[in-house]
Amino acid sequence: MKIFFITSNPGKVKEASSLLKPLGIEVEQLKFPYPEIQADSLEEVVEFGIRWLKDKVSKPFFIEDSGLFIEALEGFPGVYSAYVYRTIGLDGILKLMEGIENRRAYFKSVIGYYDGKVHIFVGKVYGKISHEKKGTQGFGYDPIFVPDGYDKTFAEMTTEEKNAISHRGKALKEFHRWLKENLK
Ligand SMILES: O=c1nc[nH]c2c1ncn2[C@H]1C[C@H](O)[C@@H](COP(=O)(O)OP(=O)(O)OP(=O)(O)O)O1
Ligand SMILES: [Mg+2]
Repeated sequence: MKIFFITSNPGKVKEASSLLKPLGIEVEQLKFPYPEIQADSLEEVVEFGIRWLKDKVSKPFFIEDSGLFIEALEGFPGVYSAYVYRTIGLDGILKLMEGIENRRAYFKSVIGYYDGKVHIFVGKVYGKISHEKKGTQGFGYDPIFVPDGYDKTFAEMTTEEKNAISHRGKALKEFHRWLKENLK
């Protein structure tokens, strides 16, 4: 089965393909830019994106919005993670976190699948913001995020290792479970 993933982010496609391909689902990237509204939740961004895309894309597709939520910064950068990454980046976040003891943070992923109806799948992974950038794998904030139970950043993990515990891996597994039950 082939499913279209509308995203500009090759890192997301790599993770989605690596998790779904062994389950018989081929993920094909569709680089079809869509507006990402400045809402307060990832769910609102995804629901708006799907409403905007559904009459423009004829095949079943999914999109994903995700972000890093830092407790000591009241959830910042959260929904604005992409903009913050592009502007102040990892060094900017580490600077904001200088001298802050509470390093708790979580990544959240919201997948929206459209097959005539909207289906939402959510995943979260808790961890800490590191004191320095470590690792070269993954993408985005991976070099400064250490998931709970590990002593290395997401950027020091393989795609498979990250997928086993990440927010996106959890949301994709929910998505796959739904596909298995509903596409018999
Ligand atoms: O696993 C992750 N590891 C590190 N960083 C991550 C992750 N997941 C999201 N992030 C960061 C990257 C981006 O700065 C923002 C997501 O923004 P988000 O709009 O969902 O993604 P994007 O603009 O890169 O691709 P697109 O909107 O075309 O799907 O949070
Ligand atoms: Mg985006």
